Amino acid sequence: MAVLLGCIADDFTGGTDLAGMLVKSGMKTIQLIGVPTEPAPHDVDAVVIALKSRTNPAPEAIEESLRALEWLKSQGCQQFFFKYCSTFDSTPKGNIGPVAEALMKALDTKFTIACPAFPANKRSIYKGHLFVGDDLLSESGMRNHPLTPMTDSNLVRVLQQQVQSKVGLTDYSVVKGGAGVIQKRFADLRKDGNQFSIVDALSDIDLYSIGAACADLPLVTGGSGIALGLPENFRKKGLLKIIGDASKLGTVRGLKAVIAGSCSVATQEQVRAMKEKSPAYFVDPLALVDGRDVVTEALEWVAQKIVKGPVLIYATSSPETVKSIQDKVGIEKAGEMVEHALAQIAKGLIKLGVGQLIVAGGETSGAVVKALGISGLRIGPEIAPGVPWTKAIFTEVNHDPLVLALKSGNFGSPQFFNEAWDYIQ
Ligand SMILES: Nc1ncnc2c1ncn2[C@@H]1O[C@H](COP(=O)(O)OP(=O)(O)OP(=O)(O)O)[C@@H](O)[C@H]1O
Ligand SMILES: O=C(O)[C@@H](O)C(=O)CO
Repeated sequence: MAVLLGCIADDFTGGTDLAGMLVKSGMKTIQLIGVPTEPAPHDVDAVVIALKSRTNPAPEAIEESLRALEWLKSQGCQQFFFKYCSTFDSTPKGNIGPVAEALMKALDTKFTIACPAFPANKRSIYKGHLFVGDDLLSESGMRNHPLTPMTDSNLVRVLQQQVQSKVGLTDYSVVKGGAGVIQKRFADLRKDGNQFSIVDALSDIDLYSIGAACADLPLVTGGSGIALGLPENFRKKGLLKIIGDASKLGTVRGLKAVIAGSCSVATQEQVRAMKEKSPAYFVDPLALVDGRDVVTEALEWVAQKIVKGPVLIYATSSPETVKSIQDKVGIEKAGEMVEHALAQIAKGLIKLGVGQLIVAGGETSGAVVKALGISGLRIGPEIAPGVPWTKAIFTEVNHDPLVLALKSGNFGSPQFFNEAWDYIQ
């Protein structure tokens, strides 16, 4: 059986977000870490290749995404999906636009959409402006993101800065008319020389209409929300049978830990709430700069605490603290240093017997998953919109089982770290 939908996600938490959405909508989905070398399992409808390409230099992100596309094409995929963040995390240099343009060229297609809307997580688009809850993107916590600060909420303008081609808008007055009206607008935009359309969406109903309107587009780009409407297109063609909800993960064992490297507003609240109930260790970037062996110190601390219940290891800090360290060592270096330390701590945690691990933050998750030698994730039950539990598939055989939740920075309620364990027992 050939894979129907081939997806490329620009970070690992985004990958699980998308995979969880597809599983919920009835597509058997596997998430693979990095560009695979082996064929896809024979029984999956969708494959999500998770890259860590959101903040790489654009040429690298393009090269890796094109390799992922080639592999997906070789698996017979009928449609392709480029998944990026529901808050459109990118810089004026990319990577959303350059990667999307490269994928279009490789697929020889002249039109696609860009729709990061995810209403279940309060991301909506109106007149091309992205809202996070009640705030414009540029007035949300995303303006202080350590790597991709978002200071303009007009997505037509943001994407136009990143691409050579012309960017148009399919606004809400069109979207509310349903799939046929949306398709007509796409055709008009194409005639006017647009290769991209930002598409407004306020609710899941809009996402279903947009999904239906995208049935014949070789490439769709967006957040995980837009994937809600895509399985139905395959079902209509008789290519997909309904397969209930997320799969079960089997027996879950092992100690519990949370690693937080996200500094988003939601993660800050989750860190605060977990610190009230569980022991917590702060990975201090200043100590890393001073050359202290923070990894060993953290793991010695964990070894004493973890037998009694979940522990939290976090680098999460306020925007002012993050800025002060970035001013000292540079943005990239600061991010890398913290990611490296957290990934090494994750390796130590597994040796200490951790079998249930939550990682907060896309870049952080990327670093941890790579360090642990994980090659794929089987998708399990949803904890919160966009965050499923998953079971790790390791490159090394006979590895102890590990269930993993990769939490996007801004997802989940304040009690997420305290309550997530209840969803796999
Ligand atoms: N105290 C800190 N000082 C400087 N940088 C930090 C600090 N804590 C974390 N970081 C870095 O900030 C970055 C956070 O990005 P990450 O993608 O992990 O989280 P996020 O952007 O909130 O999540 P998502 O991408 O899922 O929305 C990482 O590179 C991390 O190493
Ligand atoms: O779309 C989102 O917001 C998330 O899946 C994500 O990409 C976080 O990095």
